Amino acid sequence: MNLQTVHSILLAISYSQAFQYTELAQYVDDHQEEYVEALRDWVAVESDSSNIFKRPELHRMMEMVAQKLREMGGTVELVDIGEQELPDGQTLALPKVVTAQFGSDPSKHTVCVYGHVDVQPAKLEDGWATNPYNLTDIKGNLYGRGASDNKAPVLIAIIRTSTAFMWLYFYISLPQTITDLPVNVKFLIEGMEETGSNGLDAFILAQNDTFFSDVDYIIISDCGWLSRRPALTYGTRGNCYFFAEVEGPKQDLHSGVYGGTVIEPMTDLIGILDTLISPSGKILIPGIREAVAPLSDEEWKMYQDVEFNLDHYKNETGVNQLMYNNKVDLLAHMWRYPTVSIHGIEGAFSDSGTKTVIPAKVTAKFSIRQVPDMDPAVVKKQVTDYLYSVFAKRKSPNSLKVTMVIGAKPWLADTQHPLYEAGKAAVQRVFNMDPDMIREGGTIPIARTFQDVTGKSIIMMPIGGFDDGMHSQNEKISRYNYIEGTKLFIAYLNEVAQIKSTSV
Ligand SMILES: C[C@H](N)C(=O)N[C@@H](Cc1c[nH]cn1)C(=O)O
Repeated sequence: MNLQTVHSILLAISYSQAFQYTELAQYVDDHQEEYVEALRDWVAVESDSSNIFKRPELHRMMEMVAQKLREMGGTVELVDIGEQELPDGQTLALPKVVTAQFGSDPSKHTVCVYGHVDVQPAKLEDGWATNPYNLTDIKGNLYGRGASDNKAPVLIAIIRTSTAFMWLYFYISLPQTITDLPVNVKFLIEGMEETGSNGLDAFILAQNDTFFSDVDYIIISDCGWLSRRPALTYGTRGNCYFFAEVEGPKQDLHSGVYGGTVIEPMTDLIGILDTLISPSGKILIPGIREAVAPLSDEEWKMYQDVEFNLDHYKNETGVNQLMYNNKVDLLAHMWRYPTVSIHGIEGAFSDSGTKTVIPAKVTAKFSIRQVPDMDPAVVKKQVTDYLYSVFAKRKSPNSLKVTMVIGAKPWLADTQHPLYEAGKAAVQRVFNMDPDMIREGGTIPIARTFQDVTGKSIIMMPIGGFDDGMHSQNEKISRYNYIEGTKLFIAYLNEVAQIKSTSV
C-alpha cells in the first residue's frame, strides 16, 4: 500500500466519523424512486383498522413492516397483543405490534420511533379522483390512502435507519465509506391507531422495564405542518368517541304505511344529537367547558407567532365562513378547546335514491376532542348522564344505549426540552428556516400513555403537508415532503446524538 492510499483511507475514516449530511442527502435524492416504490407497496394494502372484514389485510401489513425492517438490518419481533372485543361481544385478533432495534451501543442515546400503518376507510365512490390504494403521482403529489397518515413517515424513519446508509459511495478516491447511526434506534409500529390504539396501553405497561428500559426519547411523526413552513408539534388533543343507539320497531317499516303511527328512532336520535352543540360551536353538555384549562398569556403569544393565513385555510377547507375570524381564536379552537363532531349514523339510509323506510335501529357516532384538563372518564359520565336525561324528557317508548368506545387523553410537551432544540437545528439544516411551534387538533391516542407510563420525553416532528387531506378524499404526500422529510430525519437523529446525557 503506498502512502497516498494510506492517506486516502485515513481521510475516509475521519470523514466517516463526521456527520455526512450532504452525502446522505444526495443519497436520498438519488434513491428517490425506490422510496416512492416502497410507499406504493404499502399504500396498496387496505389496512383499514375500523373495518373488521379488512383485518386479514391489516395482519398482512404488519408482516410487510416486519419484513422491511428485517431487510434494512434490524432485529425484529412481531408481538401478539391479544384480542379486541367487538360491540356484539365477539372477539377478533388484534394486529401484532412490530418492534425492531438498530444498534445497542451504550455510549449512544437510544430513540424509539413510534408510528402506525393502519388507515381510515376510503372508497373510490367517496369522491376520490384516483384509486385510493394505487399510489398515483400527479404533478409531484403522491395520492393514496395512508400516504401521509402515516405510511410515508414510518417509511422515512425506516429508510434513514437502513444499513444501506452505512455503505455509501463516496466522492473521494475510495469506493465506499461507512457511516454509522448516530443513535441507537428502536421501532414500535402498530396497526390500530385510527381506532384508538387498542391493546397498546397494556403492551407499553408490560414492556416498560424491558423494551423501554434503555429508551431515552420517543419520536412520533404522525401529523402535518400548518402552512408551507416546517413545524414541530408540542401538543395533541385527545378524543372520546361515542355510540348512541336508539332502537324501536322490530324491523324497518314502510314510512307510508306506518309513518305517523310509531315514534321513529331516527327522530329521537336527531333530537338528542341536536342538544350536544349549539350552531355557534358552544358545547351544551354540562361540565365540559368548565373543565378546560384557561388560555395563558404565554400560549396566546405562541399562537401569535405561528405562520397561518385565514384566507388560505378557508380555501383549503372550501368554506366561505369560519367559526372565528382571527388567527389566535381559530388556532386555539383547533388545538386547545374541545369540540363535538358528529361522524355518521349507522342503520340510516345513505345510498343515492329515495328509499322510503323508517329505520328500526340507528346508531349515531360522535366524538369530543379532549384538551387539558379534561378527563375521559369524567367526560364519559357527563355525556351519558346528559343524553339519558335529554332522552327521558322526550318520553319516547324507544330505547337508548350510549357507549364510549375510545377514551384518549390529550398530550402536551415542554417546548424548552433539548429534543425541541435539536428539532429546530435539524429544520434549520434542511430547510434553512425556523420551524413553527404548533399543536395538533387530532389525536395520537398513545402519546399520553408513553408520557405517563415510560416517563420519557416525546417530540412530534411532522412530515406531512398542511394540505395532505388526511382522513379525507384524495389524501396525498408531496414528493417534496417525502424526500425532504427523509433528510429531516437524517439531520434530526444527528442533532439528538448531540444532546447532553443529563436531559431526560
Ligand atoms: C393525528 C393522527 N394522524 C390521527 O389522525 N389520529 C386519529 C386518531 C383517533 C382519534 N380517535 C380515533 N382515532 C384522529 O385524530 O382522528
